[in-house]
Order: sequence, then C-alpha cells, then structure tokens
Amino acid sequence: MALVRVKICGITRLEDALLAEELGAYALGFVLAPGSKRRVDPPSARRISQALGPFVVRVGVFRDQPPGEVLRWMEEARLQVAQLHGNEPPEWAEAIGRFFPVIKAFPLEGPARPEWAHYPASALLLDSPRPGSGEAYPRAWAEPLLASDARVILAGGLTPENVEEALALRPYALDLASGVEEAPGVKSEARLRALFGRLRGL
Ligand SMILES: O=C(O)c1ccccc1N[C@@H]1O[C@H](COP(=O)(O)O)[C@@H](O)[C@H]1O
Repeated sequence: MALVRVKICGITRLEDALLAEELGAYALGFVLAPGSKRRVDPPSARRISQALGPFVVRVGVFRDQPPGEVLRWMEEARLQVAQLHGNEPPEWAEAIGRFFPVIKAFPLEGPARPEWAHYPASALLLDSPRPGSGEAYPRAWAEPLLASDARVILAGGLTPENVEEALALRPYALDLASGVEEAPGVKSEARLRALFGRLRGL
C-alpha cells in the first residue's frame, strides 16, 4: 500500500476519533475556532486526545486567534500541531512555532501563489475559501505550490469518491472534514470505512 497521510478533521466525538485511529488516520483535527459548526471546547478535545494511542497526531484548528490564546488552548486540550486557518501574520506563526509545529491554511480562489512557500510553517494546507464547507476547487490550482519544496496538504471538498484525483498530485497529505460526515461534527462510520478502504486499494 502506498503511504498516504490522512487527517480527519472536525472531531467532536470519542467514538469517531477511535474509529478513525483504528482505520489508519495519521492525524485528527479538533476545531477550536469560534463560529465553526464543528467547534469543540478545550476540555472536550482534551478528553478525546487523552483516550487516543501515542501514534496519531492531534491537531488544533484555529482562525485569527492570537498566539497567547492558541498556545493556552493547545496546552489545555493536549494537542500537538497548530493549524492556522485565518489571516494570521507570519509573526504569529513564528511565535506559535516555537512550541508547536504549524500548518498554515490558504484559501484558493485561483492558482496557489508560489510565495506562500516562504510562510514560516512546517506545512501549507490548500483549502476552499469556506473551510469545512465541502466545496472543492480545481485541483490544478495547487500545482504552483506542489512544485515548491513546501509540504502541501490538500483539503477542500475531498470525499471517498474523489481522493484518487487529489492523490495523483502527490501531496504531503490529505485533509477531510465534511466528506466523511453524517452531520457537522458527526462522522459517518460508513464513509470513514469507504475512505480508508479506497485508500488501501490504490
Ligand atoms: O471544519 C470547520 O468547521 C472549520 C472551521 C474553521 C477552520 C477550518 C475548518 N475546517 C477545515 O476545513 C478543511 C476541510 O473541509 P471540507 O473537507 O471541505 O469539509 C480542513 O482543512 C479542516 O481543517
């Protein structure tokens, strides 16, 4: 089986987290950004995080929250990687990056900009302009960044049915939220099984 790193985002329930871990998710995302339909509070994220095994990466998802708040909530929720999904200036990422690896998300309304590769983050995530909406973009828009040295995570409208097209671009990882859900924050066992079954078959 090819090595495919997959993050399942928008975890709010322990049973979903344990199933995703069992099926082979590399990372699980906990949305701590205000206003999200998938938001969990730090104590709930912590309860889930502490029930997981040691080899699955716990990611906190934030949007335009200052470094002090991000660091406090990362600590409180026992998370390991910070994903920044707003217009955070590079200095914020640097401040957070002293303590946790940072993933910086960029919304695509056209082709990715090669200069994004200079943003101080461990990986860059390309998403649709409305995160967590299930909307996709032409995958070719990712190519200018995929041609750089940056680690590129593809997100935005990925589903068990369309992952193959995204994987063909050889990204560092894939990130899915709504494509494996029954409702916002409630994962679908059937869709999670379909996703990992599909990936195993590639
Ligand atoms: O999912 C959310 O509600 C959310 C809120 C704020 C920032 C990021 C959010 N989710 C991110 O959206 C993409 C995937 O979305 P989808 O698969 O298209 O539904 C992923 O990067 C999540 O981390």
